[in-house]
Amino acid sequence: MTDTILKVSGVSKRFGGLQALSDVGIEIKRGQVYGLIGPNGAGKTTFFNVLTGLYTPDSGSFELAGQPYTPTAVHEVAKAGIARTFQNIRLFAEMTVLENVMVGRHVRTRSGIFGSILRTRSFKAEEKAIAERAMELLEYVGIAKYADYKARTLSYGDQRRLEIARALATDPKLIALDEPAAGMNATEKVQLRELIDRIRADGRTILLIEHDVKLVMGLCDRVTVLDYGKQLAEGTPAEVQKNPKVIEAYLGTGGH
Ligand SMILES: Nc1ncnc2c1ncn2[C@@H]1O[C@H](COP(=O)(O)OP(=O)(O)OP(=O)(O)O)[C@@H](O)[C@H]1O
Repeated sequence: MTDTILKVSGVSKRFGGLQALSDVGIEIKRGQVYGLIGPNGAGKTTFFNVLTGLYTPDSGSFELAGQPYTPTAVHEVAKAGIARTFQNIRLFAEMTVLENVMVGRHVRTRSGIFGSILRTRSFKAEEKAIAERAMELLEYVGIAKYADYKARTLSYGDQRRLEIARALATDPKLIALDEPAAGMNATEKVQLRELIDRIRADGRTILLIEHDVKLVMGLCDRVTVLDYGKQLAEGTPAEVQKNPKVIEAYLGTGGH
């Protein structure tokens, strides 16, 4: 079994006249929390979108757990083993909390999402097990008591936990979190940090975009810093924090 969960090489993406990503490469080892940071507009979300099949890169190659991987449709990406959350939370607002997690689990079941909609016989047979697993995940992220509430009624922090539970339900090789702490208060951030630590301790591998530098530096094993689509630095949090180019990008004349 390879120790590298994700290897991305030479990814570039241009939007018209704007080079959003230039030759970006990262390697994430099993069990790591890997941070992607950089000023606004640096290309972090574009990288996530390329990785999860929302944008087609102009160049680049990908390996997931030692196998060549081509990011295509979002559903296929989840099947291949990458689950993600979104900067702007994307839940099924009118469905219950439990149902939102069950949808994630259907990626791994034979009857699939269409089976769940059509309520085929094989779906019904699987449904009980799926609901039990979904409930376990709600307990894991700490929101089991809201299982029957509509997703839209949860607090912001709890909606982010629900997105994480749904991502975990797909049993991912890599879980990609897009600004999970955005909009959270200090207490919620502490709880989020504990949750991410627990997910890592349970053997998962995590890629994280985050603006909260303190959170990134405390959580991540390694970090890549992007600026104007270029990789400014890569290394441990302590290494990148000392890098003059990184200091310049954050505090310098970049105006962002
Ligand atoms: N679909 C698109 N079409 C055109 N330009 C885009 C598109 N998506 C992103 N961009 C541009 O690419 C650049 C990188 O954007 P991106 O959202 O990846 O940055 P980011 O690092 O995630 O920023 P933020 O921290 O603000 O979310 C920006 O200049 C943005 O305007």
